[in-house]
Amino acid sequence: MKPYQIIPIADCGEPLAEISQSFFIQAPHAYQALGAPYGNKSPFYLRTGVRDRLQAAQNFLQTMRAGWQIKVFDAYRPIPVQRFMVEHTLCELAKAQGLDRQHLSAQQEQELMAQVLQFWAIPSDDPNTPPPHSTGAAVDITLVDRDRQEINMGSAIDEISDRSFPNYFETATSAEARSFHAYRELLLQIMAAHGFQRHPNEWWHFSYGDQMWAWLNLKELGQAKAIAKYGDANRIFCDSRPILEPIPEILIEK
Ligand SMILES: C[C@@H](N)C(=O)N[C@H](C)C(=O)O
Ligand SMILES: [Zn+2]
Repeated sequence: MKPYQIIPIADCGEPLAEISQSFFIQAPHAYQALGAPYGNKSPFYLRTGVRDRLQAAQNFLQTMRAGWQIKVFDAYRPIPVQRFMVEHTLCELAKAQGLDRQHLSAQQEQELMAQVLQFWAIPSDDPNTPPPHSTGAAVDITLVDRDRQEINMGSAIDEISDRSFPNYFETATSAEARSFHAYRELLLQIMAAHGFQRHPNEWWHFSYGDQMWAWLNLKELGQAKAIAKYGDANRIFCDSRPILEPIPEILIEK
């Protein structure tokens, strides 16, 4: 169990909705391209309150950097997708170490899984401990400039390494590495200004209203108690049949 999972949840019932087309969209979506089981759901859904805050964060960005956009890599993630991606990441990690997923010893599997879970949340079906993205309140993002070029943050989203830690480049001496830290700080600035919290291990992961957000607020703001506003979105909207609007060509990265 992760420490933030002790936070109680009182779901406010906001619906999931597609993010606006003003964002730069990761396409094809990385996990859909791997065959992750989305069913009729879109990875570009967020709870409406979270979606509106993300929009405000992008508007704020554009007051500082004209024409820049938030690039959305991932947002809503049903629990079966979380399970699929944890298993996929474990297989990839095993392969990178010259191991075969099917022939891992119990100890090897435990060690690899510990590395995976440093970055990925447990795909829990328990309504008291939903994975952050399954609440529709978490989003993985980066920045693109006015020429639609992705900003170099010093490591790729989802990289399983220390370079993913938000302050990894804080004490770097080269000008390039210092720029990685400055851009990570810019991303944090626009998101924190709109109430988001950043994952302690991932420069790209932000959330508003989930258990991790509430727990980080508790720690940082010294609040006496904290309650999450969003639980597993599928438990609330399991009967909804969201309409997927096509993403315009202009927003699709080739
Ligand atoms: C690994 C990354 N894509 C991510 O989303 N991590 C968080 C912690 C999660 O799995 O919820
Ligand atoms: Zn994330």
